[in-house]
Amino acid sequence: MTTSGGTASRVLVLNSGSSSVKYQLLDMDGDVRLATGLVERIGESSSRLAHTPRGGPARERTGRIADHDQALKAAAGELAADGLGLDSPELVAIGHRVVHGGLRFTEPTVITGEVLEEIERLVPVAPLHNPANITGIRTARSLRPDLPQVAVFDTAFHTTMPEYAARYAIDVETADAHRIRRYGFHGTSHAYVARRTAGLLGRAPEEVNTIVLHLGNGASASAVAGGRCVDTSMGLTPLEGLVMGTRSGDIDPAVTFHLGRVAGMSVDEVDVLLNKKSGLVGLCGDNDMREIRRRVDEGDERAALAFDIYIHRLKKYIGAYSAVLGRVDALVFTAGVGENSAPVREAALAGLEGFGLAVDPERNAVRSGEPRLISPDGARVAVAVVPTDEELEIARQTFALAHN
Ligand SMILES: Nc1ncnc2c1ncn2[C@@H]1O[C@H](COP(=O)(O)OP(=O)(O)O)[C@@H](O)[C@H]1O
Ligand SMILES: CC(=O)OP(=O)(O)O
Ligand SMILES: [Mg+2]
Repeated sequence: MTTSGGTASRVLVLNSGSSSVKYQLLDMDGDVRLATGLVERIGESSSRLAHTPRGGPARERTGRIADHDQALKAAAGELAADGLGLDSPELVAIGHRVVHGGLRFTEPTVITGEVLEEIERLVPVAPLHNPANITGIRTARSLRPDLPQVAVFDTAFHTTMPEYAARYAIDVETADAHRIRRYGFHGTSHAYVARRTAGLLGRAPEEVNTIVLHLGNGASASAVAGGRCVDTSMGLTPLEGLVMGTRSGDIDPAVTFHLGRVAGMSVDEVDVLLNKKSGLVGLCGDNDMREIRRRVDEGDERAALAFDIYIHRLKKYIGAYSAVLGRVDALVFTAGVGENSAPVREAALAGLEGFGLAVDPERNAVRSGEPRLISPDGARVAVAVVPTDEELEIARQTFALAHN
């Protein structure tokens, strides 16, 4: 399809979370972001839509947005107001972040009816995420049934994990009957950031062993050997591993039996406790690292303990993945906390000089949207901050597939 501007090259990317949708419209001819937006607190009376066309200014709308279907339609309305409506012939495909792809989806995939059914079959193992992704796909299809819709899976990058890292040490028959294994998430981010880190070092991804710390509201670590994932901290669901904004991360599974037998909680109540009322929010009432640091600086002991627990877990994974990789060339921080919180980066690596890990305080204090090194000159391991860009990566993979 051609237009006055040449070959049509626009892609809409949807990243639907449990209570939010992030979206971007990109022109892949030059990777130009034409508009970006976020709908948050979906289902609450205080929903908010923030939309920023290229060159600004940003627009904001508040008021209840009941579900992901309404959220996407509201976003489509904002795009249309900028002359970037979804009816445009310039739009060639819609790319969706799909959190759980199980073992089957190891590559970006054009969404057919059968693919959508398989994504639905995976809802029990990604109950917070896959339903939102499915609604996003259905609504996008209803708006542009003629366009290819592409799923880019969070789990895909982790399918290279060796069996000994992916299996839980539980009865094999039970595990296989229920597809219980470690899948890992945030894979699009881990892959993109590991590749960019190799680029920052001027080396080929195949030559570099990297520990990637994706620290957003959800958080995960991965060990990437020569560009391939060999271990990651999330498991069957995005609950395992690091301390997160609202999720506990690693916990003795017997805690859940105890809560059932002794505290009389139902399975669903335990699920909500561990996924939504734990992590930083459970420990100190706040899940935003900016607010936690502000409280720590004011001497708030609960916030300080929450911060210490968060850092302690992070250190354990850094140590574990140093051992898994044997030789670490780079350690990289990414996502909201990793990109912006100098105190988290400093504390996470404090005392790890024996692992070849150190942070230069002046470099660490620099605020920038660019990939950068924060280790001192001559350090054995390059420590970096590399902004993730899941939407750009999803757009690229979607565009590549839609073109074939
Ligand atoms: N300037 C900052 N300093 C410290 N933490 C920050 C800063 N900006 C954002 N964050 C943290 O980043 C988190 C969001 O990260 P993000 O990667 O956008 O998460 P998600 O994609 O899971 O919504 C916020 O909850 C907050 O804790
Ligand atoms: C998989 C996952 O945890 O995603 P998010 O960080 O977007 O919640
Ligand atoms: Mg995220």
